[in-house]
Amino acid sequence: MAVGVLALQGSFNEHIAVLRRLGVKGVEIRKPEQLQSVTSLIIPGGESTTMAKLADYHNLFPSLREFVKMGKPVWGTCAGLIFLANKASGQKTGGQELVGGLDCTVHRNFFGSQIQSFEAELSVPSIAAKEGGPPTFRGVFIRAPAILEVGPDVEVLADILVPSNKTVDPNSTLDSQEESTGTADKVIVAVKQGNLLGTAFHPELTADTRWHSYFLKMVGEVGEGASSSSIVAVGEEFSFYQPPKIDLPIFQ
Ligand SMILES: NC(=O)CC[C@H](N)C(=O)O
Repeated sequence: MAVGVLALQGSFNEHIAVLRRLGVKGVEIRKPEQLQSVTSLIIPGGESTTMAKLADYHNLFPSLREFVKMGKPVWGTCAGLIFLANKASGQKTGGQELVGGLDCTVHRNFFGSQIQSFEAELSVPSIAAKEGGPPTFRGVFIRAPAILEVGPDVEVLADILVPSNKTVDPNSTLDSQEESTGTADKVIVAVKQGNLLGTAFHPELTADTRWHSYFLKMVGEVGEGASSSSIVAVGEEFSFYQPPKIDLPIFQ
């Protein structure tokens, strides 16, 4: 079966394009019943409040929660990470619905507003160990969240140094940073908990496909015999690290 990509809003096309480059079919998911045709799911980045409203409108939350509860692999990138978190801070007034399942607390706009978006080289030892390639990965952070706390079953795959004097704008709105983010030198930006993967950055916007192939390996690890049937291989073997041909953007 193919990999589902929640296609309500945000960078779902970019994820599908990377999957295609790896020889895997990505299927757009907009309705609850469409989840039955996929064995894994990517929840893309975008704007989590808008995405949550659309998910609610299409009555997707119960099915998404069921999908996670069944232990099917789900990867949330950026807004998708916020969706998967058990708890989010820095939400708009009234909050927003979450799918949950990932035992962590995420700050929605930890790094600030859209213009404070940035790129950074992240140390990714677990990814390099499994996928090969360089020990670092270029993280694209767009009005990105960060993971402030994780539960005991959560494996940290990447973190990033932030200035210890990072302060909170007292005039900021609830939507940006109304809460103290502490003085920690490091915040977590990529985690794995069982079959749930979360990244605060956007691997689908780079030419480095290792996070996608890492996720596809998680898909292959689900249940007995699920690996070959759950991945539609139409080209070269996805598991080999392919050195990036170009940097940004992915569309050539
Ligand atoms: N690039 C992103 O997905 C940004 C997510 C954004 N911080 C939100 O709240 O939804």
